[in-house]
Amino acid sequence: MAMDQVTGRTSGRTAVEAVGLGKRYRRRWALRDCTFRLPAGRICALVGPGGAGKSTLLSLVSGLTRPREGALRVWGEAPSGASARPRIAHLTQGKPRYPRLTVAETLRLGRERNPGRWSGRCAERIVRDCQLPLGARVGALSAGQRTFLALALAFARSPELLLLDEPLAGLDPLARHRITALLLAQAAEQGTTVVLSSDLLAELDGVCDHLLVLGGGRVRLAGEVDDVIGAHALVMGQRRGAGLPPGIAAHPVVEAQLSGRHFTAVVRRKGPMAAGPWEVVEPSLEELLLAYLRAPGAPGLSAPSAEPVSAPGPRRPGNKPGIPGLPRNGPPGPAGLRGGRPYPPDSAPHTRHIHHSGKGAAA
Ligand SMILES: Nc1ncnc2c1ncn2[C@@H]1O[C@H](COP(=O)(O)OP(=O)(O)OP(=O)(O)O)[C@@H](O)[C@H]1O
Repeated sequence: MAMDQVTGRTSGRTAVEAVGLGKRYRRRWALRDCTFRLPAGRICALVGPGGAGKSTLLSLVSGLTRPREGALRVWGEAPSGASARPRIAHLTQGKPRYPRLTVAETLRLGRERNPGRWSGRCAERIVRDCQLPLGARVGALSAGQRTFLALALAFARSPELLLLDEPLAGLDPLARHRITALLLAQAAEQGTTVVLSSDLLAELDGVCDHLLVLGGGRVRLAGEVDDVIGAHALVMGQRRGAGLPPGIAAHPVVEAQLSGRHFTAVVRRKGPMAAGPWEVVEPSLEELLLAYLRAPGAPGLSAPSAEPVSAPGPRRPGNKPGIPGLPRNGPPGPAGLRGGRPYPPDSAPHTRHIHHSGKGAAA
């Protein structure tokens, strides 16, 4: 991908861009001041502890709800925009909407509801490859089978952006492996940008090439996995004093574990690491994510690959965040309202919100 020599940002297409994004439920902010860019074609891991705001972010990106503040663009327009919405599929966590329909009836419903976008061949191939019984009722399928069906429904619509809210939760390792393999193969074939929320940290390695970590409703890590990992070091050695050796502590410490005579620390590299009686390696994705999850106070990092292309310059007091050309809270809502009020879910007629996994699948 071509690089912009001046800014270092990638100059490829952008799937999602958020600047100062915030969402509040009554008095409580679920997301606050979130700024990031997700380049097109990536498989992005969305990670964070419970209540971090992952589902809220996916709902905003899919247009199911709208932000209280800030700006959000999907394929260059508000998620509720006429051309953005049909390009997004959102697999939510929820009960099956039509548990009494059979697999075949569910596929038929999918075709009827998606005229002009439906690839029966794609859906049938996934259903066949995953050995889903066409005559079985959705409510009687296993959790893994429902997720396969939800993915068949989603990919049959050829979405350009696929949002998956914990699709692997509660599934056995074999089902998780097969679902991940299907996801990677289909996304590669169709060029789909995927946002995958998951707390199965070890299984994200090798699956995701982009990272968005939330904590307390804010962005803590964002960027290409290689960039984010490369900005850190895992250091292990023998303790000589009360804390970390000065050569290590000179770098911003994300998390340190001092046990007995040994220390292990994940640090943000601030220049070359000093040589000493310690070992310096690159952390694995799981080690890095665990360090950030265990240390909620560690400073955040947004790699250049996650910087919004249209982000305004440094903010001055009173200079509210926004994306040029788009009202700060997106376009007027159905009733001509601007920002601040959530969409009623039924005002989202085009984006498909498909219930998945242990809990269900619907067209
Ligand atoms: N409809 C709602 N009404 C009120 N508060 C909500 C609503 N949805 C989410 N919240 C609150 O917003 C915050 C973020 O919730 P969200 O579900 O987005 O987090 P999450 O990271 O997806 O969590 P989990 O991993 O547990 O699903 C939490 O404090 C949650 O209680």
